[in-house]
Amino acid sequence: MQGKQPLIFKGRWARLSVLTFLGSGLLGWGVGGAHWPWPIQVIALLLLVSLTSGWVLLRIERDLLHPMRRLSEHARRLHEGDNTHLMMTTYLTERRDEVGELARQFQHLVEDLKAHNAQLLEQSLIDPLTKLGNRRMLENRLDVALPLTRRLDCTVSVLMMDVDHFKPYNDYYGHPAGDECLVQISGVLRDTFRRETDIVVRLGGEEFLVLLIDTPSQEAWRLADAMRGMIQAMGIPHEYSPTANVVTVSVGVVTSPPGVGADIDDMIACADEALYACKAQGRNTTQARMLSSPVEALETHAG
Ligand SMILES: Nc1nc2c(ncn2[C@@H]2O[C@H](COP(=O)(O)OP(=O)(O)OP(=O)(O)O)[C@@H](O)[C@H]2O)c(=O)[nH]1
Repeated sequence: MQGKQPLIFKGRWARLSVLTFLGSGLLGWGVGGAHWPWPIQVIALLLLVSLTSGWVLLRIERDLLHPMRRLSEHARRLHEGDNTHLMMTTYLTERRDEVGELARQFQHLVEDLKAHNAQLLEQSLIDPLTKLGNRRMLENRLDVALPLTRRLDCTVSVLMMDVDHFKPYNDYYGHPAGDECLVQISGVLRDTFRRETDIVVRLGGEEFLVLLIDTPSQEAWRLADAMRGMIQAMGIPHEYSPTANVVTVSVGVVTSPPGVGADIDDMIACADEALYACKAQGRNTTQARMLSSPVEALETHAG
């Protein structure tokens, strides 16, 4: 509480005290001193009492009860998740008394909570190691992206990427080196898929997913294979990999053509199949498929 601020008691209620004092004087003079007939004296007394108490009630309503109701309404809306009235009305926060102080502190509390919630939300959507999105971010983005692709009747491609022989990498180079390797791979993903509509997430472990909207199947495959090549070209040594002497990845790509109505679970399952096919064929490869014909391999590339 800032000491300099006028308080309700000192400011407004002081006037009430003066009025009461004057009222008492008038009452004393009217009832005792003046020689009015007694009915007039009673009426004067009643009038004075009603006027004073009416004025007091009015001030209590205006200065205390009304602001308290506004504060409580504000708190109720926030509790119910209504964020449209996050800012308290200036009528309350600019008051220079205890109610204003309470409103300002309440507003600070709400702003802190809002910032904290935004931070928590971001943390819940971002993978802390690579700073890419996580599975939850994917789900959130899909809620908007998939209905849009159906409405616009455009292609959707899913890329599933997995680091080859990552267990031996971790075992021999250590977990911190494994983490650093994942961070570098994430950098390539970030550099390759830069469109605003691209969704790039780390699903968990050494598995990543990319979702491309309105990208022709050939283009999706080309991007996926370019990314595979760039990761190999980074030349992160991996002398315990039976595939190459550097870290490599395998990528399964699936494209749902326009009009098919992409189902994300089907697409992930199909991209996973393509990925396992890459692993079976010796890794460090990119395989692409069309969702409508899952067995038909569009392209296969071995690095
Ligand atoms: N450093 C690090 N390692 C991780 C992380 N998450 C998962 N791993 C490791 O990733 C490895 C994955 O191994 P596997 O699933 O056997 O796959 P792989 O050895 O890459 O074999 P293939 O995929 O068949 O080529 C395991 O050793 C996990 O411990 C992580 O966040 N950091």
